[in-house]
Amino acid sequence: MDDGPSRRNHFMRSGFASGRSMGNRDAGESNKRENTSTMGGFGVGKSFGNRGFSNNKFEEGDSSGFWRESNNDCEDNQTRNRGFSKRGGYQDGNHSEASGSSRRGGRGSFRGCRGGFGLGSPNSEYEQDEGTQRTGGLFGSRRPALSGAGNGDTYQSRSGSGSGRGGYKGLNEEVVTGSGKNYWKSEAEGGESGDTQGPKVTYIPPPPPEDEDSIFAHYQTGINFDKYDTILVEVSGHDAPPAILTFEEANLCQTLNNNIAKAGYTKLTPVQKYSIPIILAGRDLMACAQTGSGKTAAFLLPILAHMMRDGITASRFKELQEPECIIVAPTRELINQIYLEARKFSFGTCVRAVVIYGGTQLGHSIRQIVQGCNILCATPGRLMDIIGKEKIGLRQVKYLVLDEADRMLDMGFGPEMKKLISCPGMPSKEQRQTLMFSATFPEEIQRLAGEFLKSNYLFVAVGQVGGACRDVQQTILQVGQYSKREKLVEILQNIGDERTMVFVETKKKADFIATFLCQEKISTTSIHGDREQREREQALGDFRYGKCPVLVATSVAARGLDIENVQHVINFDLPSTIDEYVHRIGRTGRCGNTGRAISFFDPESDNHLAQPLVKVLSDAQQDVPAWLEEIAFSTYVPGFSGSARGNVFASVDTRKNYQGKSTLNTAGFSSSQAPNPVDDESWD
Ligand SMILES: Nc1ncnc2c1ncn2[C@@H]1O[C@H](COP(=O)(O)OP(=O)(O)OP(=O)(O)O)[C@@H](O)[C@H]1O
Repeated sequence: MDDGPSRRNHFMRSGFASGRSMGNRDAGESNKRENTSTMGGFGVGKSFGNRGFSNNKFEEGDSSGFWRESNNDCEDNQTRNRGFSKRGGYQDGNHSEASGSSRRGGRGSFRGCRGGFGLGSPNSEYEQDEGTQRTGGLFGSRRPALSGAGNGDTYQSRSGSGSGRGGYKGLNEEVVTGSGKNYWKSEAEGGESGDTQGPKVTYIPPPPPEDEDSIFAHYQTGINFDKYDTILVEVSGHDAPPAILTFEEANLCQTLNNNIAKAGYTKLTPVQKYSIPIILAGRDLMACAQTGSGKTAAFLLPILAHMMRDGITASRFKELQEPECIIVAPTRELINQIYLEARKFSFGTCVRAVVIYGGTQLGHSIRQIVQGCNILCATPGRLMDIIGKEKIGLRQVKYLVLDEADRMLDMGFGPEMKKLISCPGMPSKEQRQTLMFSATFPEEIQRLAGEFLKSNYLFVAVGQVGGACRDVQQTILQVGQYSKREKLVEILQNIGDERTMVFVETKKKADFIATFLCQEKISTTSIHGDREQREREQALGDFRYGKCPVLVATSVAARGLDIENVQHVINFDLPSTIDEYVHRIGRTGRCGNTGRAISFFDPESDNHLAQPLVKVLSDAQQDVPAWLEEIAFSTYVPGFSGSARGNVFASVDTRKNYQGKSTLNTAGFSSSQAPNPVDDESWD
């Protein structure tokens, strides 16, 4: 069935209403989706096993004017020369305030489609992964450039072979890698203060909407929202307060209750049932719950309740702002989203939330803070800059929240977080409340977390730690690299206008695939760490509000982003770790809604994921293709997993000496969960 016209029509449409007036349109869209989602072309599981490897008709070599990408992986770097098509490309991107560099009409940039894409620096010898490395581990990431012309998809994005100098390069978007030496990106270093080379970052993000409707805009919970109640919840640690079953039981103040109602929340999700009383009781917490299950409100609401109860000290009249709460998250878009949630729940209160993140004018961040700051939402790089410039004081910090905590503590952000907790003035862990949330929590990261948490912290596990959301229908297709684009187009044409995120492994590939899809008349935009912040926000907006139904993304968009109506996630490239897979597919199937995830499994490069994938699929009660089981079996080595992360799941609190307490969160009965043999493998 040819779905092309519908896409073409979409592509020709020039304007969409912006703002979150999603109601009517989405009703229409979901109807259409009902009709289109059953169209053939891709099915579940086994029917797609054993695809042959055909030569790719579309060469990703010179034929597309494919430029080599700078090896500088700094998301704040403003020195890139990027080709942007003047015609049809993002105008925003073309007149970036940040660049003194010449912007050239993009060789190979696609014209006539929204989002013409520049393809990176023309004069760099190297491209670089945005994802974590594969077998080369976490160290070093400088790799040879693309192979020459005509080699097709010869990305070497998984080699991970290092420069030998051992710098870490992870998913971390705030890390800079330069000249083989990796160091922490500081905004100050990035040129904003003029300390080092590089044009000033002058981007000032648009202010968030002020009207109440926009502030409280939300999407509907899905048909599976009530099924959350059947998920097994395990709370470990001593003297855990009992879970609450309703918002009323939380005994929040009237303003908060009003805001909760206006946000459309009527029923608690499991992570909220358990986390809210724990936080209200003043306990430290590590909470692990599936993607899209409401972790953000689980920490925001009790923190706000405490702040309302205890009163706040910071005010706009103070010279030094001393926030009571600091929330950190790994990406700019995610921290902005958390800020919007904080703003929503604190609406009508005296609590003022502020967001600061890289890629924006430092002066703007400072101006936001000096107007009064009780809750500071920040990415680590910008936070450390602001602290370094003594624009905030830490003495009043009572709550420190690490969202996507496993990412915040890994080798990417971990050192920065350690610096944060040892900053002058930062209350010790005994004096503050530290809260960590994620859908995944590898055991070795749990161990690192001890440094941040009081020893009696509580651990809440909703479902299996690191497990995929069951509302996502997962399909793994065996697709060789040379067939991927053809398959992608086939799938997207069948999908029609349904919102789809396509994940790839490198920034350059994101641009290339987005350009390619535009050439195929599929309206696409892209987000990755080499795009300027203005472009990233524009891309996300175009995707969120339906201008571009396809978003090609690197791992920068894998975690946390909560975008309404994302119906499909396609892993064009599988990520290097199973945790990353879980986060990526969690961009769909949120809040009880259903979604679909299709992943291209290339046996040439993805075999190390076979075993953890089989586990994730079977734990989420998905079909496991026979061919995948075979690969998993043939690559299984007892005691060692070829995955970049050894264990499939950290299934328990790593502290062994707690009094475990497992409950079905509605019924409240106990059932201890023993780790299965796979879980006993060590992380590497
Ligand atoms: N109790 C609730 N009732 C209705 N909607 C809710 C409730 N709790 C959260 N939501 C909504 O569910 C969506 C997902 O929530 P949130 O982004 O906090 O998930 P998450 O668990 O942090 O996901 P991720 O692991 O991907 O970061 C949001 O749109 C949020 O507003």
